[in-house]
Amino acid sequence: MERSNYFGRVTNRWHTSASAKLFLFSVFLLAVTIFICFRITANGMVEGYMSTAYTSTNGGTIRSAFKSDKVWDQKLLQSCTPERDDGLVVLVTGAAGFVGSHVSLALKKRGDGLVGIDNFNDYYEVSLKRARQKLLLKQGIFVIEGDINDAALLKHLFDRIQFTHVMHLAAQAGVRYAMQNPMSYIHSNIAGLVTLFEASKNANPQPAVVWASSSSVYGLNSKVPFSEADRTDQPASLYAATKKAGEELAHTYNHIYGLSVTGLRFFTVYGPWGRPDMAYFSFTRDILKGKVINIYKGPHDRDLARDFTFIDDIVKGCVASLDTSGRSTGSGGKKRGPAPFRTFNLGNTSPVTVPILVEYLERHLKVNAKKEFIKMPRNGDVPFTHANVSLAQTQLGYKPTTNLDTGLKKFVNWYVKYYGVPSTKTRSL
Ligand SMILES: O=C(O)[C@H]1O[C@H](OP(=O)(O)OP(=O)(O)OC[C@H]2O[C@@H](n3ccc(=O)[nH]c3=O)[C@H](O)[C@@H]2O)[C@H](O)[C@@H](O)[C@@H]1O
Repeated sequence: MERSNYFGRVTNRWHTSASAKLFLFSVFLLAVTIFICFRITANGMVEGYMSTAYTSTNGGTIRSAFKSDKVWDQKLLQSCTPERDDGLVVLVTGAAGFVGSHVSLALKKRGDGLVGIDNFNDYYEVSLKRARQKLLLKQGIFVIEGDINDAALLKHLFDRIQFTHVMHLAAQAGVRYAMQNPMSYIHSNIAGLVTLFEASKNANPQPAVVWASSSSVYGLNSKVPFSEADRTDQPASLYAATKKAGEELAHTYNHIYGLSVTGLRFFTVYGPWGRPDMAYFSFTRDILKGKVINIYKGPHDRDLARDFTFIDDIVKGCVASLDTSGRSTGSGGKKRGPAPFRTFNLGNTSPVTVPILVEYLERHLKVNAKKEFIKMPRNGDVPFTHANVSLAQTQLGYKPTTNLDTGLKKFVNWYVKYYGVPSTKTRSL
């Protein structure tokens, strides 16, 4: 009896201390979980992470960077409320990106309601994306940190907001990077696109979708200038192939579900707040650093040429596409009638060779470039692009007005200010 009492006391004590430890450990675990799950953002708002993790097509696990608390929903609602009668209500994907940030600001300026979404991936400097986000926030535009593959997040957004339009600009861009990281293109440009189309077709009423395709779909097409009806079945890069696949996927969502879809084939867009992976941007950086720049030469030693298009012209084309999109006809995931399906070139209509682009940069930067001319590597590049924009002109009123020289001057002015480049007098070669 005594013995059993003794053992009972020992066991009880052991139980007591073990329970206490277990309790303390649980509290510790809970604290760690709360710490990981919630963080205070720069603007002082508490943002949480929903536990709905999902596996991305490029292998990693991505978590939804949102929590549907009251504060978050309030920010969403506020951002999406138009400030003019009949203002659009737009979901802008890739809003912290180059084109996305410019289009968002233009929509906000004219009183539309919008919310942005961006996954802030590190394909190029994240600080530039954060700076764009800050710029948008200043104008009252909320940019959600999230991935378009996150169906739970999209459903949450569509459940709360009746979007009239989706401006889909999130993508894995860049022609040459596709050889290094092909799955990233499948993840964003194919899986992400389908996730977005699914959310859009399930919404009631369905929004109209305007999205960014690419001039690269023309691939090895040699008929100039490139018209929408030309061949697009000879992509030269995996990037181009994913954009072409996107156009075909868009057609099925239009055909089956009555989703209004407009695909915009952008021609080498450039300008202030641009993409550091693009030639005009990286050349600027390297010229200022005194580093050698590689200028590719095409077959038969020909210069490569691009129909470089200034961002402001592209923004006008995007906004006009939203305004003229026409309605989706489906509801409850069912088509109720034919809906618009459109494809437009948005280019500048006057190609310029890469050496001339460099000449313009040298003049605006007041620095001579150290140039090396090398044979174009087999990296998916095409020798030239040239847009016929007459369709966009008739249907959207699109008319590009900025030539490359003027546009690059604006870019250089922005670059010098943004990166704090010393004035030309102190700049050394
Ligand atoms: O319009 C398009 O469809 C595409 O335009 C650009 O692709 P790209 O025209 O290749 O633009 P850059 O990467 O800026 O290259 C411009 C030109 O400079 C050349 N280049 C690039 C890099 C380099 O080191 N040297 C060089 O000569 C390229 O071959 C190309 O001819 C964008 O990067 C794509 O995302 C977009 O879809």
